Amino acid sequence: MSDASQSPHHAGSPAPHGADSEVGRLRTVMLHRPGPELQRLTPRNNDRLLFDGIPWVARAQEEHDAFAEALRARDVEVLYLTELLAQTLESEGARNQAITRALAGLHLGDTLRDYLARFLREASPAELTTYLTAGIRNDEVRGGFGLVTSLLDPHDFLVDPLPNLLFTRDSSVWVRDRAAVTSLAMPARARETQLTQLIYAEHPRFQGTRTIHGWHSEHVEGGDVLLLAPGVVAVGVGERTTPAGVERFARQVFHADLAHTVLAVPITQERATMHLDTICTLVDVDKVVMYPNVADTLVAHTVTLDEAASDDTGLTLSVTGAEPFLEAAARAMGIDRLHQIDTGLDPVTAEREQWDDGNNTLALAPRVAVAYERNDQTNDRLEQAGIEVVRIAGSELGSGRGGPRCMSCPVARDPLDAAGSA
Ligand SMILES: NC(=[NH2+])NCCC[C@H](N)C(=O)O
Repeated sequence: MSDASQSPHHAGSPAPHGADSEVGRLRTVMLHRPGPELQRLTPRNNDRLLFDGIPWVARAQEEHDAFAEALRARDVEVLYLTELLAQTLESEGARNQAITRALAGLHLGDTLRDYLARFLREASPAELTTYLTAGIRNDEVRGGFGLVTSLLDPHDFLVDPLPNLLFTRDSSVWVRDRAAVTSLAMPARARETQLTQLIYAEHPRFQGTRTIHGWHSEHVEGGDVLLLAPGVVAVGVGERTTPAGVERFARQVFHADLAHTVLAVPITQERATMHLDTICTLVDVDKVVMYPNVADTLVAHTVTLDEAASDDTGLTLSVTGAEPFLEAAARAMGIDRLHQIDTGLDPVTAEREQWDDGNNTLALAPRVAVAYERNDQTNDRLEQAGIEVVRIAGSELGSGRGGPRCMSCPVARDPLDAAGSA
């Protein structure tokens, strides 16, 4: 395994990029501070744009700043997606790629596309970043008038806003030293990975980073990917990640020797359980916080490489039948038991707190996790189990249905040492 022997980070030197678990000491994280893209949400478009309400943007920003502060207070380096993007767009090549991709939609027509391309080429990196993330509405354009402009509604988007950028978890995920650029299933989010791909490919900080997967590949979303232990990756398969997506992902992590086992975990295809991390996250090397209403029924197929049948012409995967998730996970992780902490005592509380992302915790280290403060019961139970809970407010942030884990992409975690992973 490529970086299992990486030495822990020392103050002063940048942490090597990558993560081999969900709970190794968090060093660097990529966030997105909510911005003008959220101002685009209206009662007419919020469903399509995957928000359950219209957030109060100033308050969402305050809540997000407090989240970032809580991370910095624990010595976590916070990178902002839009800052990385603006720096990336300093390069002429990156700008051209970003513009071409953003205007590739078939709804524009040549007259408007040509106008917008010229307009965006004149924009500064910071302005271009705003156009790419907050989008462009028909009535905001001052040229390129023609058939398409006249026939579209003034409020139609020519470039869609990306309010779900807030959930940086989904558009890329690090597996050991590789960044996986994902492929998002919902049309409202598809363009996000054009931006993460560009950042990893062109930003000087990520020079030399090797990537896997990619936005043209079968659908896999980062919220479905859990690094259970070094070499063991669980992937939820449901509304977002497809069966073909997990197969492609497994092939790539095996090919690059990033893992020895992938667990494919079917989850109900509905909004409340859109990603595996909405029902289960790790808070210690051998503890998950998990939605009790599914705990008994959650299963996994264990996928490994059939070494004997694989050769240079292709990898052959070996796949088991469905087994209880916690058992399959513990076996793959090489531990006796993966302990489960519940979201709330009774089914109704559990359902309420699951909806409000009670299961969606972000581990800062083994037994230290960030969680929304509103989920009292889940947080009490985490504390009873010996987990330190770093509580953050999320009344506005939560309206997009995502918690601390969804809102963060760990770029560097300390590798788990042998003691930690055993
Ligand atoms: N990893 C997660 N659970 N992300 C939550 C994403 C929420 C977002 N509104 C969506 O529907 O895509």
